[in-house]
Amino acid sequence: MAYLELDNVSIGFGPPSNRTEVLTDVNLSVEENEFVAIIGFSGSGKSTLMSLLAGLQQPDKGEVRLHGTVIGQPGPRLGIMFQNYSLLPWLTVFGNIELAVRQVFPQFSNAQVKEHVERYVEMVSLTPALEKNPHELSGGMRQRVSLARTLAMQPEVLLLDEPLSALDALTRAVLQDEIIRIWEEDKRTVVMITNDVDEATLMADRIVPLTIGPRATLAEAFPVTLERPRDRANLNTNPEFMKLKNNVTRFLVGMNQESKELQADNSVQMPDIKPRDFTAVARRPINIR
Ligand SMILES: Nc1ncnc2c1ncn2[C@@H]1O[C@H](COP(=O)(O)OP(=O)(O)OP(=O)(O)O)[C@@H](O)[C@H]1O
Repeated sequence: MAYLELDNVSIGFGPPSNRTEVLTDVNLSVEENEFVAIIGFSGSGKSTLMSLLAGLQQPDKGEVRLHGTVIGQPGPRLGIMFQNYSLLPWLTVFGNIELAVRQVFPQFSNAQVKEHVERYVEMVSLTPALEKNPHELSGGMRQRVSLARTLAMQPEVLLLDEPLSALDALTRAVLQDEIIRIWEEDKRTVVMITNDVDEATLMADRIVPLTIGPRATLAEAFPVTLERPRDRANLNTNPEFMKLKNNVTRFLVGMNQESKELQADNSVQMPDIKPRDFTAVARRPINIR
């Protein structure tokens, strides 16, 4: 039995007259402690896929299971980090993380909560911003708060929806290493969405492309067999890394090209109609008896 599983899952939105089928027949089996990266184009349904895994949405068809049990609703075992940060604007950085920590660890004393929150804030290098509200933070800082909040909940499964997309290259590299370290030390299972092939290749055990929507589905996975720890400084001279990166990129480019060609084929052919001059008819005198 797979640990986390999407079994023939389909979902769409809208009424029958104006329906968008977003995901169709999606199958994915994630092993315990595995790190899976899902890579795809904008709008293909990646966030929808994450919401299904987190139990925030239910599929129209198929099942999403954790340990063989259908995920009927969100819960602390599945920690999702949203792309849009989703921080509470009236709470400080500390307050946002504290709220989540108190929900997941109600047995913690005030001192334990404080120590726990500060540990994760420190991890994402935001200690100086502890008492700031979200509107006082940059996009990248908000993304780090959101990441710290998800990590602080210590869920069994980390569902990360483009967790590092708003960060500069340096901070991004630091947090990539941090996520890998947490995943390795705490033996969590990670499903991460990214649109960065380098990032997926550096971090994941397996890269699974999501095809272009509507009716997107998961394509065949690319296993990443590079030894860990992966030395980012030397990756660009590692022939295995370069080959895999090129293969994934080529696949994505090919998929994009195919989708464009399909769209071109689907374009409606307009009839070759020449306008007639009806003004002459209109100018003719009308016979009124
Ligand atoms: N609740 C909803 N109601 C209607 N349509 C929706 C809903 N959620 C998603 N969609 C549609 O589903 C499609 C996929 O959206 P989704 O956000 O999952 O894509 P994505 O790959 O995460 O995009 P991006 O990378 O741009 O965030 C889009 O066409 C979107 O408009």
